[in-house]
Amino acid sequence: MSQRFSQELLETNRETWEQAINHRFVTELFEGSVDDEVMAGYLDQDYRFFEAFLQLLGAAITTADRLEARLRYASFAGEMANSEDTYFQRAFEALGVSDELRAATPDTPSAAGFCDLMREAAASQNYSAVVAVLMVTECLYRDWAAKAPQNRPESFIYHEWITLHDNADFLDFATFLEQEADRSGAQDAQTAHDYFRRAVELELAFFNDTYTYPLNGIHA
Ligand SMILES: Cc1ncc(CO)c(N)n1
Repeated sequence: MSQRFSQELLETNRETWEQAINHRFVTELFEGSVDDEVMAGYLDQDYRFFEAFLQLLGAAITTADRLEARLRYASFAGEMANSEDTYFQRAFEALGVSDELRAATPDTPSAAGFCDLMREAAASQNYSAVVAVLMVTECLYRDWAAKAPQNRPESFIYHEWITLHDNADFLDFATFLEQEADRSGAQDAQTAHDYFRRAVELELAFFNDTYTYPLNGIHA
């Protein structure tokens, strides 16, 4: 029996994937012990990721080949525009991350690389490329969040970031992306493999950069 294409992508990148989902940042997130400047830096960079991610979702709405898929992407984009954006704003406020500080802070190499990759996938107007990147960003976050203990840190900064990635809607969306990868990726397997590998490597680099570039100067 042949393997599902989504699982082939995953197996090809298993080692990097496992390093990312078991990263020190994830362990500290579960404990609520991430240094404030590290957490602030992560969220600052992830808000840049978030903007490019929305552009990629827009490309998914455009390039999908059927209404049902467009509706899934549109609905998920709406969810992001509400609950996730609100989380970022509240977390910046709580950690003392001002607009000025964010404007004065450069992109980390991995954030810049990730935003470039998402914009490249969007600009390609190739659904296989778009789905490959989306499957990485959502399924890799699903996989670390699935390891979260029942007892969550008290601070909303930690527990809401976990909940945003382990709720029923998010799990459904991740499963849907695997099905889309099975359906569409095999049509352009080489492109899907290329984008998928680059995205997994960037996920690991993004966690690593979080410790290399803490956001100094917050007044939390
Ligand atoms: C870097 C990164 N990857 C994936 C997600 C989940 O969308 C995120 N918020 N940030």
